[in-house]
Order: sequence, then C-alpha cells, then structure tokens
Amino acid sequence: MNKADLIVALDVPNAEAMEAKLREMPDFIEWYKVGLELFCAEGPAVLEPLKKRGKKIFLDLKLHDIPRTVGNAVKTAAEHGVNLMTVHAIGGRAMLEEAARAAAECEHPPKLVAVTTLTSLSQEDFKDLGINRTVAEQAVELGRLAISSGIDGMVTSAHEAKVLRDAFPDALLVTPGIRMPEGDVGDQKRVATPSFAVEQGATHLVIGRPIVQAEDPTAAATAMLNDMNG
Ligand SMILES: O=C(O)c1cc(=O)[nH]c(=O)n1[C@@H]1O[C@H](COP(=O)(O)O)[C@@H](O)[C@H]1O
Repeated sequence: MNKADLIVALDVPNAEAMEAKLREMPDFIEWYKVGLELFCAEGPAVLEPLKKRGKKIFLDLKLHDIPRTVGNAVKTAAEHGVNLMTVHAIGGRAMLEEAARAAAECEHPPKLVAVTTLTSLSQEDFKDLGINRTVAEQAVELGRLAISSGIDGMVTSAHEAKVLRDAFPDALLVTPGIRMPEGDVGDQKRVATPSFAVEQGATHLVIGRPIVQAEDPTAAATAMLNDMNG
C-alpha cells in the first residue's frame, strides 16, 4: 500500500497538450491536478477526459476572496465532480468557514485544503510581506485557523509537514515542491525529496515538471513512487 498519494500536476497550456501528456503517462497515476493555467484556458470541460479515465481530480484554483464569492466558487466547482480543492488560509476565518459549508452541502463534497505559505516563498520573502513569524510558525497558526474553520488539511512544503502532522494528526497534508536530490528546482524555494515528504507526514505529494516534462514520464513517476514508498 502506498504511504501517500502521488498527484501529477498537469501544468500544460491547453486541452490538446493535456491529451498528449495523458497518453504518455502511466496508468498507475490515480490523481491529476488541474491548476490555473489549464483551467483558465479550457474551463471545466478540461476535467471531462480525466473523469472518463476514472482519475481523481485535484482542482487547484487557490481561492482567496470574500466569503460569498469563495463559497459560491467552491459550490460551482464541486458540481463538476472534483475530489480536492485549494483555498488560501489567509482569506481568514469567515472565508474558510463559508468554503467548508459550501463543500459540505455538495452532493459529492470535495475535500478542501488551505495553502499556508507557497513553496515558492522563503523565510526571506516574509520580510517583504511584513510577517514576523518563521515559516513553520506561520504554517501552524494558519493550520489552526483552517482546521478550526472546518477545512480538511493544508498545502505546505515538506519542511513544515512534521509540525503540522504533530499539531493536527488527522489533517490532509499536501506537499508540492518535490524534487529528487539532483532535480532542477525552477521557481520553487522550499523543496524536498519524496521520501522526506512522506517521512514528515505528507498524505499527498504534488509533482509537476519532474514528471510531466521528463523525457520518460513513466520512469520519472516510477522513481518518485519508489522513493516515496521507501
Ligand atoms: O497548491 C499547490 O498545488 C501548490 C502550492 C504551493 O505552495 N506550491 C506549488 O508549487 N503548488 C503547485 O504544485 C505544482 C508544483 O509543480 P512543480 O514545481 O513543477 O513540481 C504546481 O502546479 C504549483 O501550482
């Protein structure tokens, strides 16, 4: 049994590119993430090929707006049959509660996870943002806010997963910023290997470029899974 789920981020420009990529991907990938790039290009229709293939869908729109807008967006998106969605924890309690309420009212409620600090930010960036906590402190404070507002878990780098796992034993912990030791980090700043993320308590690992842009996506995904499962 896998210790955590691997989610492949379909960060491609359009449906045609997605179809081409899906043809290259191994059948054993159960989860795909559709993010802002693909969803802005194609809208909800882009989810259909994934549903037809029986895949689980993580719709990553990172919602952050006034409570009513976010609640209605969650409700509308959930009607398209997605399994997991993102909101930003810094949207605050009323927004998070409204998102959780909207999800719960759906026929097939998606799980919601709240972004604490994007993996493209480092402690240095907190100075510009006027945040005087460490990244780990921020994760726990925003995690407490999210969980007490009815959200199912957090999106965080693997480096904060342990403190979050200790504080919230039942929470979903979704960790992007996953790289093999020799991997190109690109725009990510807080990166970790698949095995480290799992050891720290992650339940879902989001991996994009290291698999999607690999010459051999099956080999890349297999290597990631082997590392995850030790
Ligand atoms: O919510 C996310 O999925 C997310 C949160 C975060 O803090 N950092 C982050 O990289 N992501 C997403 O995870 C994926 C990471 O892609 P790669 O860096 O190519 O593996 C991208 O689709 C990002 O949008």
